Amino acid sequence: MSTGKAYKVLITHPEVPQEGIDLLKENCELIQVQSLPTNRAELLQKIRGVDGVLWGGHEALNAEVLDAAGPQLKSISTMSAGIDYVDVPEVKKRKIPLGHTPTVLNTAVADLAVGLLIAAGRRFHEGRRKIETDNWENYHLNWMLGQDIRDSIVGFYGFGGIGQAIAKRLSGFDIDQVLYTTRRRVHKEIEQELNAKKVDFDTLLAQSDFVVIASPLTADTQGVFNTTAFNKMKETAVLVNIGRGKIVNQDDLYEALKSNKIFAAGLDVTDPEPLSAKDKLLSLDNVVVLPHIGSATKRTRAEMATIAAHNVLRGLVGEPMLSPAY
Ligand SMILES: O=C(O)C(=O)CO
Repeated sequence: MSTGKAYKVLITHPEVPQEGIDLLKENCELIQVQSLPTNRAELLQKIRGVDGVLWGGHEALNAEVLDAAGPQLKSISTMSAGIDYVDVPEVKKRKIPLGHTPTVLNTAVADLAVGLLIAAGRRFHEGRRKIETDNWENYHLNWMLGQDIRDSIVGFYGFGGIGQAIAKRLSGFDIDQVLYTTRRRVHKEIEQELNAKKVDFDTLLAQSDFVVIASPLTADTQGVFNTTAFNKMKETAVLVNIGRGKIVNQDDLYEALKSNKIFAAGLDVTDPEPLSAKDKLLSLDNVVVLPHIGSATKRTRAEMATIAAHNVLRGLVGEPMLSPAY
């Protein structure tokens, strides 16, 4: 039976915020994947013959999916900033517009990054463990001493919107200097506003008191934070990762933290995700690990769904997406 609606759109996740769904349903017949975690067979079956897709999770979006959809597919948007789970060359090859949702999550992720930086630098996790194990020994004057943010050098590996939003927040903490390593220099005005200087990777590692990974995962960034890198960092340095887990060699990080080669780490992303409850990283006092909740606020997720829906709608009618991924 025809619904009279011009397009068929698949929503690949049962929990996509209503704001996105309401936008789509005005002009589109909607089909939604109901399984959670996603049942690949359901996804592959429901995607057949659709015109557009709002890709709600981090499930692999690859040739298998595109083949299952069929040649009429003309618009896809993820509901994420990072698109490392998308086979972009495959999508490009088929000339299907692909959108994603950067920018809108910058502030939520930046807030969390500042939280991690403080939590790791000031030993929140270890402190909690001290209480739980009846080791609250604050009669020592040098007990649980952490790292000051005041007058520190904060180095960013990746300095796009999220990195810049973190630096902006940290300017209220009286930091001394921002360093950043990226392929391209950011605008001079941004450098001036954030007191930021582009440096090479080795300088970033050697000079930073806090190193924040805020870059996407690519073939170039995968595994760059390894033993060689950790050996170049200060022993007082704190590493924060809100990018992707695979940018860090996690075995090497474990060794660096265990042997106090670096002071601490705060991670919102790990390799793999979810991290096993038995993972050796969790046995350490000097690492704060969160379950990838950078964009997890009600408002941010609603805005991500809204932008993803607009991307899909624009792709369907051949207009440029609000935030194209390529
Ligand atoms: O949207 C993304 O890519 C995120 O990882 C948000 O934390």
